[in-house]
Amino acid sequence: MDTRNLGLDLVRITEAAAIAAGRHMGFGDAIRPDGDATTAMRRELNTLPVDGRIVLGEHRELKSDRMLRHGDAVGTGHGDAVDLVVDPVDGRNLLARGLPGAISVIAAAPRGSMWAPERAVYMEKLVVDRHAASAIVPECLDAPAAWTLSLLARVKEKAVRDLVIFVLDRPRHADLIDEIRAAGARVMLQAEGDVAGALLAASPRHPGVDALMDIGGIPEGVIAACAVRALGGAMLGRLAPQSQKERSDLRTSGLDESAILTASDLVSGTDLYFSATGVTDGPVLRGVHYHGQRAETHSLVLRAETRTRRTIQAEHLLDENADPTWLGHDTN
Ligand SMILES: O=P(O)(O)OC[C@H]1O[C@](O)(COP(=O)(O)O)[C@@H](O)[C@@H]1O
Repeated sequence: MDTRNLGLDLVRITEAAAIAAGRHMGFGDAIRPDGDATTAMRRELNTLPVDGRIVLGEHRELKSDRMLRHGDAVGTGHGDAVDLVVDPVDGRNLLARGLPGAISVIAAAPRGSMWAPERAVYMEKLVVDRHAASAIVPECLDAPAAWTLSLLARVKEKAVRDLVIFVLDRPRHADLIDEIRAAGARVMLQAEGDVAGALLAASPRHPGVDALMDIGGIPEGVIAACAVRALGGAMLGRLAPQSQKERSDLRTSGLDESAILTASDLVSGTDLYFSATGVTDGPVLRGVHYHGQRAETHSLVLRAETRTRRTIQAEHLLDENADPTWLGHDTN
């Protein structure tokens, strides 16, 4: 890609999505804010000076013009060929319930550099920061959690009981949670949002989380891999089908369920960009705050090539007469 910092364009996209979604905080609806955020995201994406393509689009129950699907063309169509993975609201049930931690995220990389198993849904993930990167070896995904935790503790020069592991609160993680607790480490259970969990685990600025271990969405995993690469952390991933249908889809697509992928396998090269904007206040980013005609946003923009980490606080003038999704009042 050319040398411009695409991340500075991406942030406008996550800001717009977060502003559109944030209006719905606490209204109990998880679907509509996602649609509004997607509409706002698509509008901004189409101003991006690239020949863009969405990979790993959403599998949602929304009408198609309110979704960004695998293969959708975005951008002005002129410029570098770029693949993008988006999650307009990661943690949409958190947003619906007015809970902390919902963020809007996007990642971009040159065409063909992202792992994009279109029909797969879930993957196993292990994420750590750069200080613990040397502890992460492929065996960690099959070994008992206690083994991985002891490697982690050794490189971090901590006791296992001082480690905190982020895990999504799901019944499928019951055994994993038991294993972590039995090993003596502490568990941070979060209802949703494992991109934010990966950011916490991969960023040495958040010493409160030492690793993320879970099975979560594949788009979220690839977005997280971009952030992990840009933060210098380490990640392992592996397909983790959760139903017979998903398993047979994988077989039909010829995907190898047993392959263990590193962050560089999930997204290769160094020309990678990531942007996240807070929707609700959370441990990684403050959410959107509205003040009459203005909204304030907080974003994190990462560029892998230079390892630049920017935090951007912005104030936006809201135009009530413009596109209705700007204020989240869509008429659909
Ligand atoms: O909710 P599931 O099906 O367990 O899937 C886990 C995925 O859902 C999330 O918690 C929330 O995703 P959405 O808010 O985009 O629906 C992701 O962060 C995670 O990867």
